[in-house]
Amino acid sequence: MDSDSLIEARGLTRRYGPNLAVGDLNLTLRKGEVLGLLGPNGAGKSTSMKMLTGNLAPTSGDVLIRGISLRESPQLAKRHLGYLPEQPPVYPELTVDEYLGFCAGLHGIGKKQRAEAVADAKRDCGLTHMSSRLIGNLSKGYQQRVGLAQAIIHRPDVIVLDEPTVGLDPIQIREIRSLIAELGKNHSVILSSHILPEIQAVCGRVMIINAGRLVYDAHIDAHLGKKGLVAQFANAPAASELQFTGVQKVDIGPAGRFLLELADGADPRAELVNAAVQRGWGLLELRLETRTLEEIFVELTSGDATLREAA
Ligand SMILES: Nc1ncnc2c1ncn2[C@@H]1O[C@H](COP(=O)(O)OP(=O)(O)OP(=O)(O)O)[C@@H](O)[C@H]1O
Repeated sequence: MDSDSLIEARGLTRRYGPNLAVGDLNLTLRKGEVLGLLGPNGAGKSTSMKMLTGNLAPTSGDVLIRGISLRESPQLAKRHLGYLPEQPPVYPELTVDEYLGFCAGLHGIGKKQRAEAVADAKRDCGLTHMSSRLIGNLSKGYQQRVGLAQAIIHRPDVIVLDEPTVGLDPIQIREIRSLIAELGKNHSVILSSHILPEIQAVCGRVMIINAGRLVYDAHIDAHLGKKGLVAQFANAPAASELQFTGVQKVDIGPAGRFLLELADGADPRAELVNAAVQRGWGLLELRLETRTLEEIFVELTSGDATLREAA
C-alpha cells in the first residue's frame, strides 16, 4: 500500500444468496482524488459504497482505510470516513443545529469542540442561515446539504457519497455538484452516480461498474478514450512516413484516410502538419478521434445482463 493511498479495497465480493452483486472489486483512492463510480441501475454501486464504508460485510475481501482494516478495526478505520448514503440519514423533527450537534457527538467530538465543528460544517455546506430550521421543513436540496454536513463534521480524509443528487431539481443539482467540487478541494471523495455529466463535472477519475464487475478505470482528462489521429491528404505519403513521435501504428482507413494509433498522451499533430507542408502532401483533414465517456459507458454497460447470474 503506498503512503498516498487512503482507501484500498482488495477483492471485495458480495453475494445476495446465489446472486453476485459485486465481484472482486479492487480500488485505490489516493489523497486529493475525486473518484466517480459510474454504473447503470443495479450495477452494484450502493453495495460497493456500503462495503467501502463498513456498513455491509463483504462475502470476501477487505478494505483498508489509511492502512487500517475495516474488518479487523472497524471503529478506528471509520474515523477517517464520512458517508452520505442514498437516503440522507437526517431526522426531520430536529433542527439543523440539533442534528449536527448529535452527529458530532456520535463521531466522538467532545462537548467543547462540538459548537465549532457544527459551525464549520454548516459554513462549508452553506447552511449557516438555516441553523434553527427544522430539517423536515427544508427543501430536498437543503436536506442533502445537511446530509453532506454530517458526512464532514468530523473532518474525515475521505467522503463517500451515494448518488448525492438523486431526486433534486436542476438548480439544486447544480448547487450540490458545485458544493461537492468545493469539498473535493479538502477531502478525497468517492461519488456514485448513473449520470454521466455529473461524473464529468465533478470527478478527476472514473470507474465504471457493470453487473457487479469493474469494467473501466481512467482519469478524466483530455485524453479520455482517445483513439488516435485521422488524417487525409491530396498526395498521400507512404504509411512509413507517418511514424511521428508517439505513433504506434498506421492503418489506412476508409476513403484513403490514415488512422494513426497513439501512445498515451501523445499528440503529433504539429509534427504532422509541418511534414505535410514541407513534403507537399496536401493535408485535407486532420482530427483527433475520441470516444466520449458516454460512448465508452454505453459500449461497456449495454449487453449481457445475465453476466451476474453466470458469475
Ligand atoms: N439486500 C439485498 N438483497 C438481495 N439483493 C440485493 C440487495 N441489495 C441489492 N441487491 C441486488 O444487488 C444488485 C446490486 O444492487 P445495488 O443497489 O448495489 O446497485 P446500484 O448500482 O446501487 O443500483 P441503483 O443505481 O439502482 O441504486 C442488484 O441486482 C440488486 O437487486
